[in-house]
Amino acid sequence: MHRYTETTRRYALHARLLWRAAPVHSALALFLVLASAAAVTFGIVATGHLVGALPAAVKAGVGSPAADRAWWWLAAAAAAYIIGPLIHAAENAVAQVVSARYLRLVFDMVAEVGTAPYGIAHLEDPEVAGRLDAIKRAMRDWTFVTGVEQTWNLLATRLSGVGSLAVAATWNWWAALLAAGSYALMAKVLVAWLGTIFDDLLEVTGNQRRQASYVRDLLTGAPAAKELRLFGLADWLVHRYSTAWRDAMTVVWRNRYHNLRPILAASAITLVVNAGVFTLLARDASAGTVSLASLVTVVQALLALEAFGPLGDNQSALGRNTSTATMLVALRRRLGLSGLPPHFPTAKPAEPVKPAKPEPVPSVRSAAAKIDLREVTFHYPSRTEPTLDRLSLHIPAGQSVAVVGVNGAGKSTLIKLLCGLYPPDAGTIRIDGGDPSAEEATRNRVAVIFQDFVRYQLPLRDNVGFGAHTRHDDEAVLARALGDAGGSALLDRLDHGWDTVLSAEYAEGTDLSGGQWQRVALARALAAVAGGAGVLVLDEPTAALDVRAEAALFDRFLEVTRGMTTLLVSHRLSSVRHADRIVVIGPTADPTGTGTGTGTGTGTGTGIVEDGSHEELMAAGGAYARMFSLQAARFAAAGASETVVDPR
Ligand SMILES: Nc1ncnc2c1ncn2[C@@H]1O[C@H](COP(=O)(O)OP(=O)(O)OP(=O)(O)O)[C@@H](O)[C@H]1O
Repeated sequence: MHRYTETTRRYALHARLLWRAAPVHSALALFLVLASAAAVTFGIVATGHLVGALPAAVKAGVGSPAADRAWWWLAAAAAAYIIGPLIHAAENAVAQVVSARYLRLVFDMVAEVGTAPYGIAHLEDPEVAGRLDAIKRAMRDWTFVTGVEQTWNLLATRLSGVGSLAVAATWNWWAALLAAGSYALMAKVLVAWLGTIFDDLLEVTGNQRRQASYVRDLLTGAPAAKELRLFGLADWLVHRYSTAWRDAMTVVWRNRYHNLRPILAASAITLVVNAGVFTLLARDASAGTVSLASLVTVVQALLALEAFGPLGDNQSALGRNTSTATMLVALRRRLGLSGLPPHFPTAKPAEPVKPAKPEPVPSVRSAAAKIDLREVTFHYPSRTEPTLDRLSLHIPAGQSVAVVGVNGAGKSTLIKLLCGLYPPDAGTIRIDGGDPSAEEATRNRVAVIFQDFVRYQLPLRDNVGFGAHTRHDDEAVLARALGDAGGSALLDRLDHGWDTVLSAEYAEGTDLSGGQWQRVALARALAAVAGGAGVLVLDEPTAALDVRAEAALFDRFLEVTRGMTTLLVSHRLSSVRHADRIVVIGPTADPTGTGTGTGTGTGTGTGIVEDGSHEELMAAGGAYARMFSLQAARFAAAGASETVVDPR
């Protein structure tokens, strides 16, 4: 029973989505649907009367009133059969508009799932990620669009069934109701059965199918092509793919057969009921209680009751579509969003107001912000142990701080918290007094380039300008940022300057080397200063550069951002030694995590184990001094054979 109310709920949701997407066109489509159903019903009635009028017309001859009556019914039937398809064509045209708007609405709803919660924890939650992936995959399938487009045809068919039912009821209302009911039962059972299959496909198999698809993409895509060949992984992955796919689909196949019984029962009922109804009609006809006209009309109407039954592929497509939409709405609610967006079409983002005369490119100094972390504790949802444990750190405005520590110490996590991508479990993070996990204005004060920064396959202008949304088109801002990042030479080499798409996959586009990409990413961070950022963070985006190039780049970064609050993360201590202050983070035995620990404790979370300038930490002879000396010794040993690379 639950399944059947669920189906009704899904159709109601579908109707709301259509209405929200295109109210005027939906109303028009509804009107056309009613008109087309009326035309079908009228066609049945007119044909019946035509056949009923023929014997008298033939007998009375041409020109007789009986013949005139037959001509009128012929004209009426012809009109119904001609007008029907015309209405249908108009209905399809309107349906196209509704579908296009519906798709935009649903794409917006999906995009909001990805971006509206500012933090990224939801995207790393396996259940949310699995569902989102299943929804995106279902939306790419042609049946998703077909389901929307066919809504009106399906509705027209059902409504024509209502007309046929009314006609058949003029003969015997309960027999007509029985016949229609048997078809409706069959349709309901089938729709519910399809619903479970689609839900299984979307939900039960979500994660396994995701993995199967991932392995398939590995096999067929360029990114893994080299390793696949070098490690001889192809056969193994093909096997892995087929096993993962089979495992994923087993549940679907099993449920598909288990749930077949109601369908077989409904089919048998439909067969028996229809046989009985037609036998009853034959009996009435032979008893002379049904005229020839009525007989022809009722037979057509009874046959047309099939409109209440299962409607084939179109219905499957709609079923799939409503399953996907239902899952999307549930996912949105789970993430605290409204099931349906409050407004549609979504408001166009406000264009930045262009000043009458160009604003000067701001001085970095004016924008510096202070940072305050107090007793910050954080653990990833998938882990039980805290990654940061009561970590406190105060950075005055204008200071440059290097954050160093071993792999997995929590440096990137600290930065992600600073940008508000995750809220802390306990403690507070403040940037100029604002909470980055709660306030957009505060988040806009932080510009970060992560080690896995995005290489946008878009023009250079966007790749740099994305850092400064409000001054995205201001070439003076972009040029200064790229220059400060040591990328002016790169601009000169690009045939289409700022408009060159940074991807070889586009005509007249070009790809960049790893080092050039890093300069572009750095320029993006520097451009953010013009957009109002008060803290600049580089989380190892320079790892692809050699030691000297990275050190030179960091020195340059510190030079052009002097007076700004900056954070640098690197494993190469020589690269960050010129920062005003160096903070070593790692497991701390000090439960306060305030920087007095030794770094050798057994604590699970990260705290600050050393804090001071390069000279102070070297003099202290602690963990930093040991790491620095070790790296310096290795560098000196290798240095003889290294080439000095000009970072520009
Ligand atoms: N999204 C995540 N979900 C669960 N655990 C994570 C996630 N990201 C990082 N971790 C874990 O948190 C810990 C800290 O990771 P983090 O990336 O902050 O370290 P890091 O100091 O930046 O390391 P590296 O120097 O290698 O870049 C690690 O143990 C890591 O496995």
